[in-house]
Amino acid sequence: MSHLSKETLESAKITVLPDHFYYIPNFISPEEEASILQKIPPNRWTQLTHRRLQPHPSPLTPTNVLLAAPLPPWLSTHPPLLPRFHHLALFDSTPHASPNHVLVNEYRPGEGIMPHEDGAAYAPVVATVSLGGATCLDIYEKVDGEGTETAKDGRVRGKYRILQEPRSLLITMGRAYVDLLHGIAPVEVDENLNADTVANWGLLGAPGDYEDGRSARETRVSLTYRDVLKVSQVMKGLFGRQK
Ligand SMILES: O=C(O)CCC(=O)C(=O)O
Ligand SMILES: [Fe+2]
Repeated sequence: MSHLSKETLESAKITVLPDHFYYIPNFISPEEEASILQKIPPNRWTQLTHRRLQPHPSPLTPTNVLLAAPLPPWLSTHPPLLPRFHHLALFDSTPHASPNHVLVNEYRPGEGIMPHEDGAAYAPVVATVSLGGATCLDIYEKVDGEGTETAKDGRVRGKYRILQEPRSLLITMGRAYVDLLHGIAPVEVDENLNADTVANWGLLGAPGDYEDGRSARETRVSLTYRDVLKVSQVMKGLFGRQK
């Protein structure tokens, strides 16, 4: 995707949602998508009940500290994802002015993630690149600091839904990061998709693909980029000379 700028971001705002969500279809090309998928190391997965995940460059410590280390090129410069984030000015106001951490999540059909918030370890900006299949992100408003009853039941839909197409970028910032919960229902098919039920319908790259209101889940990989607030330089001596 070329000609990315702050103005691109404004036109990508999901206006029916609380501030701020932005959605950009076709953020990466099919070739870039294939190249990233092929470079995910097969031996770094942690299997959870309803998905598997790998953190890069490493997991945070128990006190949410990141040991300073560069992101691998396939998540940062080849393809040039970080330069694109910079053109959009996404992380301009976070402490390190750039993401320093990426969680790679993989979901098979029928898998998902319980409603949750991403919490205080990170600055309130998340950039999510979707690879493989499409999915719906459910968005819930917090009630008394907790998810609503329905939010805790994966079979019931959230208050809003965002359809994440393959190769898209979803950005969550500010109040949306702090005051809302998000989750992915563990279903095989997302149903009842239309302009009234999908918050970003008008921003989709290929709305025609969902004309029948249905999207069968396929294996989806998400890359969630964040800026971890606390970074320890203790590894610098070890990594400093490495290429
Ligand atoms: O896969 C996604 O798009 C969401 C992942 C997520 O919420 C997280 O890693 O905190
Ligand atoms: Fe999350």
